[in-house]
Amino acid sequence: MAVRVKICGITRLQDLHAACDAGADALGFVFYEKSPRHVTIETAAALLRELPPFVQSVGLFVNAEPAFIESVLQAVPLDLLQFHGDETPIDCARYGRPYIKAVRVNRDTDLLKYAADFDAARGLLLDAWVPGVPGGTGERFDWRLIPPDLPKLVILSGGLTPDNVAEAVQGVRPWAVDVSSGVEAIKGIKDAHKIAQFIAKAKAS
Ligand SMILES: O=C(O)c1ccccc1N[C@@H]1O[C@H](COP(=O)(O)O)[C@@H](O)[C@H]1O
Repeated sequence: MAVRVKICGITRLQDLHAACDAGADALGFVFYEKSPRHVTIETAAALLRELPPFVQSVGLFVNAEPAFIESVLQAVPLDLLQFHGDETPIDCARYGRPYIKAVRVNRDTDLLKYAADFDAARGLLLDAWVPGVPGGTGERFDWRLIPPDLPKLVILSGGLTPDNVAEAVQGVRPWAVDVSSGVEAIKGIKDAHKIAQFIAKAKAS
């Protein structure tokens, strides 16, 4: 079965269309003010009105206040929440929405413990651990650190590009791949050609 692809950090309508036209399964919207891909509630709501059927919308949060997440959920019809900070299983579950939990992986990360602790998550999104930056870094991690028997669906991310996504899919066999920096022209602005290449190579692998 072809791997699923999420294109994260959509900020503009033309990028949304480029990703959907190229066959993206999900688009990510970043509700984290320090990110160059940050969108306001108003922008996200306007973008999601243009989302075609059968493409999922994912809201990305980093240690956000519950009141802020509630205000996003009231205005933006998100299909899935992505928690990319130090949220606990209780923090993630309080909205009663399907969610995935990001784990920034390094040599000391116990992924089997994360899988047990976040048993209610729909999957674990595995990203590179970079000190001081929660994500969207364009950095890879050592994929050999992923246990083969991890009892959770894996969404592989961190430094994926059109040039390495085939190797990633063939080596890790994740449920899905997620990319932000690797399909950008500049930070926050996507490159339609890179998106198309990335999705074609991921799905052919
Ligand atoms: O995209 C961001 O700016 C971002 C900010 C804070 C947390 C996560 C963020 N993005 C997520 O990071 C990973 C890897 O991104 P990249 O491809 O290495 O740039 C990805 O899951 C994004 O969803």
